[in-house]
Amino acid sequence: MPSCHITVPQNLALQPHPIARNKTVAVTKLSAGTTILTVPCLCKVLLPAEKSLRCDFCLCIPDPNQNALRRCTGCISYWYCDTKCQLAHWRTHKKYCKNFNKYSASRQFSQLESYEKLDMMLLTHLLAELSARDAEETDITEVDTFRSLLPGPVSERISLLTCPLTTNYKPHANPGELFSRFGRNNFVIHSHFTTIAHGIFPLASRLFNHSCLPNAIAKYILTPAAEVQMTVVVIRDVSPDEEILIPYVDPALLETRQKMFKFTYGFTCTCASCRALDNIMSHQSLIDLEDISTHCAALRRHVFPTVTSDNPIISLPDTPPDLNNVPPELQDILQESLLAKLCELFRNASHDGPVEVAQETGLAVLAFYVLIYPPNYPQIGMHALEMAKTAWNAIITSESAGSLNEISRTSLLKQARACLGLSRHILDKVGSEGDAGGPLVEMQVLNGLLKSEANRKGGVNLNGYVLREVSARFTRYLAGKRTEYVRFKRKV
Ligand SMILES: C[S@@+](CC[C@H](N)C(=O)[O-])C[C@H]1O[C@@H](n2cnc3c(N)ncnc32)[C@H](O)[C@@H]1O
Repeated sequence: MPSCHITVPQNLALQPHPIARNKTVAVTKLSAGTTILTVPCLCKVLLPAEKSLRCDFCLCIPDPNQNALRRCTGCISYWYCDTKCQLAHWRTHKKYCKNFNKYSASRQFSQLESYEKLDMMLLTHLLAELSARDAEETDITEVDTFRSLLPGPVSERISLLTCPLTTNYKPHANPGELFSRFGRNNFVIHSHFTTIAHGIFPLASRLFNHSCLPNAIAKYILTPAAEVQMTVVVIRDVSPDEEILIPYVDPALLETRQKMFKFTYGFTCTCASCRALDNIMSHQSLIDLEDISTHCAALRRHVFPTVTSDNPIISLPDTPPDLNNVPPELQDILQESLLAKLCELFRNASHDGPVEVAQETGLAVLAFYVLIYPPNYPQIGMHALEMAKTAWNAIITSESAGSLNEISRTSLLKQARACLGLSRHILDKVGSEGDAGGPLVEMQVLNGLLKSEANRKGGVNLNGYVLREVSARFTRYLAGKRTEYVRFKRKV
C-alpha cells in the first residue's frame, strides 16, 4: 500500500489504532456543533434516481424560477444547471462523453448489480479526473491520500471490466488498485439526510473510523456551480484524546448494519450498541409485528413515560442510549422492519390522517430513535420537525373542517412548539447542509407561523398555511431504500 504524508487539521491528531491502522483524536476540547474538517470531493456520481433532476457538476437541483437543466448534446446522459457548470464538468466529461452510451448499453455493464454499475461510473469519473490532473500537473496530494487508503477485495469479474474512456489513459495506479479503495472508503452524499450521490473524500476516509454511537457526522455543502464539499461536525462535546467517530451506515439498520460492516468494510463493529444488540438479538422471541398499538404503547411507556395528550412536552436524554437497560418486552420489538412500518404509518397518517395515528406512530418512531441514536443525531431532529409540522397541519386542516375545539387546539399547539424546540436544539448544531431550503428554513417558517398563531385574536384564522411538503422525505426513508446502492454480499 503506498505510504503518504497526511496533513491533519490543527485540532486533531492521527494515532495508531489496534485494528483500523489509525484513529483520529481531538487535541483540545471540542464543543457540540464545532466543524472539525471541510474537504473537497475528488470525484462523485449521482444516484440513477437523481439523474436529470440534479446538475451532474454541482449536484444542485435547479431553482424552479430559472431555466430547466441543460443536457449534454454529445452523450445526452449528463445534465447541467447552465453553461458554467457544463464547462466546468467538460474538463473531465470530455474524456468519456463519446463512449458513454455504447458502454452503458453494453452487455457487460447491464449484467452488473446496481451498486456495481454505480461503482463503475464512479471509477470512470475518477480515471477522467486523474487524467485531467495529470495533464494540468495540478497538486496530487488528494490522489496520493486516496491511494494510501485501506483496500478491500475486488472480484475478478470486476477487475476485468473496462471504463468508457476515450483515450488509453494509464494513471499512477491501475484501475483495479483504485477500485479496491471504494468499498471501505467511499461516502454516500446526502442532502437533508436523503442520499443523492456517492463520492470520494480521501482525507475524511483516512481520518475517521466508525461507531454506531458516533460523536460526529458528515454533512455535504451544495453550492451552485461549485464542487460539493464534505464537512465533519461534532454532535456532542468531545474531550481531548477522545476518538472522533462517524457513522458509516445508518445505525437504525439494526439487523443489516453488522452485515454491511462485514461485507462492505471488512470489520466487526464492537461498539457498546452492537455488543448489546448482539445479545438482544440472540434472545429475541417471535412477536406479532402487526400489533402496532401495543408496540407504540410499550415504546412510549419506556422512553417517554410522562408524555400524554394533556402533557405533550417531550424531553430527550443527553447521554448515549444503553440498550442493556431496555426491558425484555421492548428488546423483542427492536427490529428494523418494525421501525420501517412505523415510519410508513406515520408518513401516511401525517399526510392523510387520522391525526391520532400520526401522533401515536410519530412518538413511537421518536422513541425508537432515542433508543438507537446518540443525542443530537440529525435523524432525531429531522423527525421531531416532522412531528411539529404534523401537529401544525392538524390544527389547520381540522380547523378548516370545523372540527377543532379549543382543548385540541391548545394541545396541538403545545405539541408543535415542543417538537419544534427539540428539532432546533439538534439541527441548529448540525447547521446548514444540502440543497437550498430544507429543515433550517422549515423551522424558521414554522416558528413564524406559531408566533403569529400566538398573536391571533378570537377565532380569526390569520394563517391557514399548511406545511404540505412535510413528510415527503419519509417515502425515501424506508428500510429498502436506505440500502439500495450498498453492497451486502461480496461476490469475490
Ligand atoms: C474509512 S477507513 C478508516 C480509516 C482507517 N482508520 C485508516 O487508517 O485509513 C475504513 C476502514 O477502517 C477500519 N475501521 C473503521 N472503523 C472501524 C471500527 N469501528 N472497528 C474496526 N475497524 C474499523 C475498517 O478496516 C474499515 O474498512
